[in-house]
This record gives sequence, structure tokens and C-alpha cells, in this order.
Amino acid sequence: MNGHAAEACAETPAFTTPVSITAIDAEDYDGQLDRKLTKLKQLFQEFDPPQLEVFTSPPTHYRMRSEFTVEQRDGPLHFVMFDKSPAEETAAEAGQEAAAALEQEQGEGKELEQEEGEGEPERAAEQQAEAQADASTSAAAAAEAPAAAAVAAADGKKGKGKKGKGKKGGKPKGPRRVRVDTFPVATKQVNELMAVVREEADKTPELRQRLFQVNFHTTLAGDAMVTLLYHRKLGPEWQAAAERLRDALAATPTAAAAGVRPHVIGRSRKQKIALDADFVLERLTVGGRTFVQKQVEGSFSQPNGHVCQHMLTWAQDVTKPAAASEGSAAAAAEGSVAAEEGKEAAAAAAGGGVGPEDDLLELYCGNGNFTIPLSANFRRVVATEVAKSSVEAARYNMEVRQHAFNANGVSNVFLARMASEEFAVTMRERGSRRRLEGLEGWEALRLRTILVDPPRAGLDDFTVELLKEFDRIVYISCNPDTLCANLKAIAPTHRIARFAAFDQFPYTHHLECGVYLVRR
Ligand SMILES: C[S@@+](CC[C@H](N)C(=O)[O-])C[C@H]1O[C@@H](n2cnc3c(N)ncnc32)[C@H](O)[C@@H]1O
Repeated sequence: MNGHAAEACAETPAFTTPVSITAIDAEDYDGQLDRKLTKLKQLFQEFDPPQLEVFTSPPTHYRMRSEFTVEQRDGPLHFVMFDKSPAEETAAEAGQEAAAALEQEQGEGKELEQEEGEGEPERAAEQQAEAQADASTSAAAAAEAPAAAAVAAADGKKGKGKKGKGKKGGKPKGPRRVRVDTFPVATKQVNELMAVVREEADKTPELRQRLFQVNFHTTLAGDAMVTLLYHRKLGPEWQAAAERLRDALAATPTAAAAGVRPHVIGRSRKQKIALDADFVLERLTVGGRTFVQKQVEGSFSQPNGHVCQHMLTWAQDVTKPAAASEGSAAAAAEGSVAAEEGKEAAAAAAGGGVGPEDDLLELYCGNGNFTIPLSANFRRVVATEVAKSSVEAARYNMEVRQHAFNANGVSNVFLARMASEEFAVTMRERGSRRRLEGLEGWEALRLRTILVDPPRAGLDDFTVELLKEFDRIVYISCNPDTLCANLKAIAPTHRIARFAAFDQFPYTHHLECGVYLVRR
């Protein structure tokens, strides 16, 4: 963790209420959210934020992705998860370690990419970032059986390291295995697919043999994919069985209604077989417009599609030229002077207005989730992301032209595959990098607004310093503790003009936040 994020934030207890995700109480949806909001307000009190804008989740069936360990030693095959509540932190650490182990295992044999020796992130560094992003998603989104923990358990790796062992070096204190036949946290479609995979894999030796994990990825649009992970090499017999499984999955109610055939992917060491495709196409509605989004298997995507739409709409609103003054959402909705008359000067006088000729810098852009809906608010967007698969997806998402999907139509984005810390140093030095070729010179850019959406660890020190150069900052965070720590460094020069909570991860102690800061 970086220096800033390591600082304790206020004397407030951190977000550590243990909640078992396998035993949710939907009746308590409002209660669980209230408790988190109270804690959040307490944590951010020192920054004197404006009224908190709150965006809720559906109380059940909100999570688009889920990962399960397969249990098949005794009798019929079934899915299990790991209930984190007994040893929450231990489990989280075990999950992250095992995620890294899995990444390493899957990455074995891949060539490291070293381009021109100019300090570009090596594949190993990217894998670490991707694993971190993915582990954070798993852990944050559900505290529910991080894929990694599942892999570790199935591999017999759990408890190998020091973490997870009891104080006296006795039995590892891992999370509790919980059998999961239905999962109200996940979308209805995940539940439909789970039932079919369980039944088909149970009775089909080619699908069942040495299957240790199944990942489900669904969308609001009805598109879906299922990944089966094995401890054996997969051959033509597996592929034939997987094709039959795919037909059975296509007959499930949501897929049939959407007219889609879920993709099936088989993975084992150094092997990946994708029937049809290794991605899904999501459709997200933001500000009345629908955006198509390619989400790639194993890459980061926001886990709660409903709440993601709220996040994008909020970010689009705070950066809207006419309404981007420091006014609250309510003021904007009621038609404050700045919002109604679109007086950029008034907004600028208030310290917060984005001008139509302004450019946006976005770090950690992933598959272009924020980039594309926000691009209409700016003359130009410069976006960076470190994970190769996400950068490729972002390029695809910007170029989507299918008329059936209402083309995304984005042509004002410059996208570079770079680590944020490397970009921060390059920009501060007004330097050059091969990956920035094609970008008009620094002096031609009007970068006064920055959007960051980092992994749970928050921002590194270089990036925090870079933020201070901007008049307007949109900081999206899945970890209020590291957000708070980073804000301590930014608060002397910037104040919070908008403050939002997005309940992406109901019934867990995690909360997604958005802050919009303007220069004092
Ligand atoms: C929380 S995700 C947000 C992605 C995107 N904004 C979205 O809404 O889907 C964080 C992203 O940061 C990327 N990432 C992690 N470490 C990074 C680094 N050091 N530099 C740049 N990107 C990084 C991950 O690959 C991931 O895509």
C-alpha cells in the first residue's frame, strides 16, 4: 500500500462489519445500507462534504458475476463458497494470495512483453494489477468465495503461507465452506445457469472429471458466459460435451428470452478453449442512451450492472458542462442558475465548471466503462489502463458500430496502455513515451479535469501528486478507507463539491463511493 493510503483516516472504525454473504436477509436491505452510510459519513466528516447522494441496489439478484468451487468428492457434484465472516481478513488475504498464484499459473509459459525497453509495464506487472483488480472485485463485490480462495482450496494450496495459520501455527483458520444450490445475490440468470451446469456436469464424465471451479458471467442484456476450470488437459471429447452443455444453457429462460446462446469456456493449465467467444456484450443505459460494452472473461467489469448505470449517470452529470458547478445534485435537478442557464462563467466562478473546450484525463479506465459515456462532455479524452485485455475491450467498445445496438460513436478518445504511475511521471515531466505517440503535444491539451477509478489499494503517491494539478477531480472508489487516506493529501488544495455512495456490494462491508472535488 502506498504512503498516503497507509495513513490511518480519522479515528473512525474502518469498514469491517463482517457479514455473511451466503445468508443475506433481503428484509434488512435498508438497514444494512444505513449502517454503512452512517460509517461513511463519520469517516468523511473531516472533509466537510455536501449532502450525500445515495444510489441503492436491487435487494436481491444484483450481482452479474459469481465464482464457485466445485465439490464432488462425496456423491453428487455441487457448488461451494467460502463464508468469510469467521475470519474475514484472513480469508481476504488468502484469496488475494491465491489469485496471484492462479494468475501466475495461468501466465506460465507466456512471453513477457518488453517493448523498446522504455519502462513499459511488463506482463508480470500487468498480471499483478489484473489479479489485484480481480481479487478486489471478488472480495469487494461479495466477500463471497473469491475465485482465488476456491482455487486454493481445490488445489490444496490453502494455508500454505503464513497468513491463514493460527497464532500457534496450528490448523489454518480458513473461511467456512458453504454449499450453495441457489444464490440470491447473483442474477436470476446465474441461478438458472448454475442449475444446468450442476446437473449436466454431474452426469457427464467428460465435463465432471477434475472440474474444480465454475465462473458465471451474465449481463443485463441477457448475454452470458460460463467458464469451467479443470486440473486436466481438455480434448475433443470435452469440447463435444461442452457443446451439448451450451445447447442446454441456451434453453434456460433468460437466455431463451434474449435469444442468446451462452458462451462456454474451458480452462486448464496453459489451455483455454472458448466455444464461440470469451466475452459478453452488455448494454448499459446512461442518460437515456444505451451503450454496448464488451466484457472479457477474466478482466475487470463492474459487478453490479444496475448500480453501475447509476455511477455512470452520476459521473456524467458532475462533469456536464452546464451543470458541473459545485451545486448539489438536488440544486442541479431543481434548475439552479448555473444548470438552467448553462452559465459556464458562473460555474467557473463557483470553482467547478467544466467548459465545452476542456479535456479529460482518465486513469484506470478498464474497458472504457466511464470513458465512453463521459466523452460527450469533453473536447478530448486521454484515457489509460494497464491491462491489455481491458485496453483491447475499450478500443472495441469505442468502435462499436452495430446499428442494432445504437452505435457508441466515440472518436475523441486517445487511449494508451500505461500504468497510472508511469503516466503520472511522464505527464509531470511533460515527457514522451512511445505509447503516447499520436497524442497531440502536452501544450495543446486542456487537461483540467481528471477521473480516477483505482483498485482497492487506492492511488500511489505519484498519482496523488498528479491529481493536485487538476482543477476538477472525479474519484470513484470501491474502498472508502483508501479514498479517505488519499483525500487527506488532496484536501488542502481541493474541496468536495459532490459526494455519492453507490451500493454495489449489498450485505458486505464494502461500499463504492464517488467524490467530485474542485480547487479551493
Ligand atoms: C476498479 S477497476 C476500474 C475499471 C473501469 N474504470 C471500470 O469502471 O470498469 C481498476 C482498473 O485499474 C486497472 N489497474 C490496476 N492497477 C493499475 C495501474 N497501476 N495502472 C493503471 N491501471 C491499473 C485494472 O486493470 C482495472 O481495470
